[in-house]
Amino acid sequence: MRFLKGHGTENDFVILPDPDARLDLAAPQVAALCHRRTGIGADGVLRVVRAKLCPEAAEQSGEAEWFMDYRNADGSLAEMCGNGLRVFARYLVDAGLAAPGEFAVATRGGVKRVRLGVSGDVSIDMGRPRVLGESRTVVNGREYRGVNVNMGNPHLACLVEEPVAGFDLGREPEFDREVYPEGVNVEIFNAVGGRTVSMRVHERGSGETRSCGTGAVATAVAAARAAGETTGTWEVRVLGGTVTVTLTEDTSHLAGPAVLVASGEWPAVL
Ligand SMILES: N[C@@H](CCC[C@H](N)C(=O)O)C(=O)O
Repeated sequence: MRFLKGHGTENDFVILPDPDARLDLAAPQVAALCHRRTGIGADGVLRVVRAKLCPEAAEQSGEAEWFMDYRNADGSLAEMCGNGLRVFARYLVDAGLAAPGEFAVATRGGVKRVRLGVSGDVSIDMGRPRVLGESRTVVNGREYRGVNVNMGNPHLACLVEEPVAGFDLGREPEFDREVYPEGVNVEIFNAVGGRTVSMRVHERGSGETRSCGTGAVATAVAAARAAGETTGTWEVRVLGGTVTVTLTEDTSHLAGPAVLVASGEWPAVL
């Protein structure tokens, strides 16, 4: 079975081209592909499938030809993945399945519009972040409060005083299961100066990753709130690079790199 590997600011993905919806991906198979020692290794899987052939996305197929079927490294489903969507769009253009410029992609979190050239960065209209109040987490034995932001998927973005480098995000942070019954992605961030923040993340279903696009938007929303703002362009520094988030009154945009690094055959029967 053919696969590609790609990343966006080192949030890495196995891409499975499945235009005719032939694959029946089960969680253990996704986990096997993503395993860093015995598989290809990735934070998640991007199955590339025609929206009209996918029951989950068929109603979006009027607007979007392709559906990003995103799975976390443990095999769980997620509604959206910002870095994954940039990589997905780069794959479509490089494979000749979409023309450079602007086009729509169906996701579990709704139709998203992406913009990209023949090379270079990819920009996504991520939609309007939903701010749902505040919640709490416990990391490194200490409690932190943060902003509950829904980007299609759930986030808790916490502004902290200590340098983010000192946090251990290897274990799942504690969170309020009444607020987040489906789990949550937890971001810890510092203000660096100007509209720049430094962020680390523990992703639901994948553990600590080196970047998270939806998490970067949630972090920009929380940083803007802390600064008494609702709009503006924020630079979000992550372990794997930098992404740019622009907040407007109506929506949010995420821009950053998307790189394909390898392709091959996966010998296991999926
Ligand atoms: N890395 C992603 C987010 C992937 C999904 C997340 N782990 C979840 O379960 O919601 C991103 O770049 O947004």
